[in-house]
This record gives sequence, C-alpha cells and structure tokens, in this order.
Amino acid sequence: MQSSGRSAMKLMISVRDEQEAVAALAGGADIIDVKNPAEGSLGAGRPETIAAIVRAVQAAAPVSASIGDVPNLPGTVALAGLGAATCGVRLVKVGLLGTRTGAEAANLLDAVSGALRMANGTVGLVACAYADAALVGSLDPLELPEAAAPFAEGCLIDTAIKDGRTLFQCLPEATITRFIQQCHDRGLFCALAGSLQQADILRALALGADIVGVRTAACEGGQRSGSISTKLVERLKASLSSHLKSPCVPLL
Ligand SMILES: O=C[C@H](O)COP(=O)(O)O
Repeated sequence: MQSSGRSAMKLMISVRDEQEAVAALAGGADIIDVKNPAEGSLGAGRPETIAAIVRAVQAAAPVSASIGDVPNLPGTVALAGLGAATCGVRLVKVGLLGTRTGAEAANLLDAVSGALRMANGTVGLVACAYADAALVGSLDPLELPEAAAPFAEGCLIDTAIKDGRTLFQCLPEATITRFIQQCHDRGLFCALAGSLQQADILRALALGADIVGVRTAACEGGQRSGSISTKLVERLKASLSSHLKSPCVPLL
C-alpha cells in the first residue's frame, strides 16, 4: 500500500456490469469498481456480476467491489465481505451507514477484515464514511481513519444521498484536507467520491487524494442510472493526466 506523494492519483470508475467495465477500461480507468447504483451509494452487485466483471477486466486493472451501505451488524457484513472476496476482486468496499461511533466502526471493520483474511490474503478492505453523515446519522468521517487503520488498506468519503450535491458541497475543504492527512499519517490511502465533476476531480488531486471515485460524471447524460461512456471516461482521464506532474507509479 502506498499513499499520496508516492503515486499519481488514480481514476476509479464505478460500473454495474461487464459492458460498463469494458467501456471504463477503454476510457482509461485505473480501477474498476463494481457497484449496483440501484441499491444505494455503495450498493452491492450480485456475486455472479462481480465474477463476470473480474473475468471481463482480465487483470487489466484492479477490481473493487462495494458490499453495501451497511447496517451495524458485523457478522452479517463480514459474510458479505467473504462473498465478495471469493469473486476475485482486489478490494472490498464497505459503506459505514449504520455505525455511529469510531468504536462501532472499528468493531465492524475488524469482523470484515477477518472474513477477508479467511478468503484470500490479498484482498484489501476500504472503509467508507459519508460526507453527508449529519443528514443520515452515520459516523463522522473524521473518526474513520483512526478506527479503520488496524483493518483497512484505505478510506473513502462518498455521499450517501445522491441528489447531485457534491462532496465539496457537503463538507468544507478544510475537513477533507484533514481527512486526507489523517489517512496518510496512518499509512492508509485516501479515496474521495461524491458526484464529482471534472473540476472537483482536479480539486481532489490538488488536495492530495490518492483515488477519485466517479460514476455520475462518467455516465451518458450525466445520469447515475445511465450507462458508462468511454468518451466521458476518456475526458476525465485526459484532464487528470494533463494535471499530473509525476509519472504514474502503481498504487495497487
Ligand atoms: O465510488 C464512487 C461512486 O460510485 C461515486 O458515484 P457518483 O460519482 O455517482 O457520486
């Protein structure tokens, strides 16, 4: 695992099926993230869908899989993590919607990381808090890095409510900067997402994020329920590449 300053920021594109995975790869996505947008911000795909996407990607990029915006039920969520880990992914992402404190988050992440180790020692855990935590009653993102550090490879902030409000509209830049620093201080990579548009992605880059996660801005018509467009992914990647100063070093 490497954090910011040692690698170029990666573009992670969330896809719901093999066709979208192939389109995202063709546009230059660095990480293919399996997600079912119909089931929420970090909606889980079915195991057969995750496995089909892993096969379609053919190791051309790391694949991550979301396992849901989960309740505070460590055993149940650990089983979901175990399921995802058997599908050949590199990372499992868990959305901490039902945990309210750092202690609850740590307990849940402990359970999931144990399940991942049972399945395959190479599958890493990504813990996600929400920028609009105050609205949905979930964990304060600034409590996440400390809770996640013993169990996760990286942390993510996304938005829980997909109403078009971006990460930067939900959280002050100073808070996001602090979150990134907290991750890096603990050796975690930091990913940012939440209806990010091209300008937001460049802002995330300037702040030192390691990964940006995008779906809406990469979909036809800018609709999260639309299909991933190779051309839109290409545009996002080109704008990112033109702002990257250092050559690309593998993060994963
Ligand atoms: O992990 C990233 C999310 O899929 C972001 O989705 P979004 O750009 O639609 O907010």
